[in-house]
Amino acid sequence: MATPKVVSPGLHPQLVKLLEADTYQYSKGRPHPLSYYYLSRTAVRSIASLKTLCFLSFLVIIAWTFLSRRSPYSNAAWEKAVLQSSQRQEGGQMTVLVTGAAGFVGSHVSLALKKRGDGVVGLDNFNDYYPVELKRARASNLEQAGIFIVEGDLNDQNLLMKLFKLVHFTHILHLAAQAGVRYAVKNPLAYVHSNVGGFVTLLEQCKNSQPQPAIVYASSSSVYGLNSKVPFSEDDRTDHPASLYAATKKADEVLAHTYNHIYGLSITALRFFTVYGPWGRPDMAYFSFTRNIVEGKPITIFQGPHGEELARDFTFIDDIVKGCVASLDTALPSTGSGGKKHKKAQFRIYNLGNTQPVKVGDFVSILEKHLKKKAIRNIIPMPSTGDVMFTHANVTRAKHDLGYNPSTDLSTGLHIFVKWYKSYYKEGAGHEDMLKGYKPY
Ligand SMILES: O=C(O)[C@H]1O[C@H](OP(=O)(O)OP(=O)(O)OC[C@H]2O[C@@H](n3ccc(=O)[nH]c3=O)[C@H](O)[C@@H]2O)[C@H](O)[C@@H](O)[C@@H]1O
Repeated sequence: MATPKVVSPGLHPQLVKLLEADTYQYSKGRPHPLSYYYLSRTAVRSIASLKTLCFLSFLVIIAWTFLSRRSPYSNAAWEKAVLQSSQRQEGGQMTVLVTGAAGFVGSHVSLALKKRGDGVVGLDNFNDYYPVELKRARASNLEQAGIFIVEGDLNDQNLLMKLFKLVHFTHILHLAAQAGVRYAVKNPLAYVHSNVGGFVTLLEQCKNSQPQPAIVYASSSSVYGLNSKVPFSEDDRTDHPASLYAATKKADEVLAHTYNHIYGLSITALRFFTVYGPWGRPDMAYFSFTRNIVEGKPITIFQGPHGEELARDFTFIDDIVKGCVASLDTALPSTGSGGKKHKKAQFRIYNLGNTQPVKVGDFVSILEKHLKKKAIRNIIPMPSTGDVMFTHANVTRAKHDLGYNPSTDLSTGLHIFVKWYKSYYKEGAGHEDMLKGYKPY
């Protein structure tokens, strides 16, 4: 049997000669001795190419890890924008981090602070609980005023660390939260994530800061829960919440106390009462009712178990802004450093309401008057999704300490809201489609 001709450019010339001369005979069934040579050579080549493959994969993994770990915030343009936004102008006394700056209350207070010269940096995760376009539009108003909003989540420790390293915040106005009473039935963990996890992440960062900032944050009238004593005073019971949302806000107040007690953080809680106004939240009744009335769709009005009407202490945004700014102005510095408190720090809780509760039916009548259109009222029993029958704020303490004095009655406030709504959503303004398909919970 003839030995097959082997043409192999890498082979030793002697061997090539041997094969070509066909002088090497081998017996049938025994492997050709050269096959060992080929086998080992192929193995070495395979190992070599495997090594190359491994090495390349290793490089890819390293590059991927580096790129994915690399914070999107670690570039010079981002740092410059944050620093510029934090600069105080003439008359400014503080440098404030406003969380939830693209939100309803956050955007209004940010503008008010910037206007008087304070340094303001915003933080917002732009979540899609309601149409994000509205948040973007608010953010663009802030940008025009020179306020930069960092896009990121409160739970991102690295981001907070980076921000606090870059800017020495004298104050934190913490308004970022998962809002809305009824949506908590649908997505309870969103509330735990933002209102509890996010708050603790922020408190941890503040406690570690040197010097520590003073904190003012949003609590809620909902902490009064099933309270039947009216008006609600800050010292009333808040241990029987009616919704998970309220429970997380109550948790915030308790957590705040702990950080104040252990680490000397100066903390002020503001219990907001159903805040409304221009640039508001589309999930809230005044907004969604307006939309439905304008579009000729029915509105759903909840009723108590014995046919009673629900009532809210609706509070206009301008009054809330004044309350927030006054709280920041009167906040004393924190007293801790190095993870320890050096003396007792300020701890305050205030109601920020309007002190004039209005029944939901009457509030709809006021809306009808301003919209010059009748609502199609669909009255149904209140679903068991966390609403309470009424809210009513006693603001004596805020009046005394903050000079808080709500001055916008519901009719005036709704008139301002309706004017804004009509101009913002008018045909041709480019915002008509923003709420298309959106249904509040
Ligand atoms: O004061 C507060 O602490 C809370 O105020 C509002 O919560 P809420 O008062 O329930 O405000 P809306 O959702 O605007 O409801 C206003 C009233 O309209 C009623 N409503 C709402 C929706 C609806 O379809 N029908 C209806 O009758 C509610 O039961 C309530 O009495 C906010 O959504 C919360 O984020 C905030 O914390």
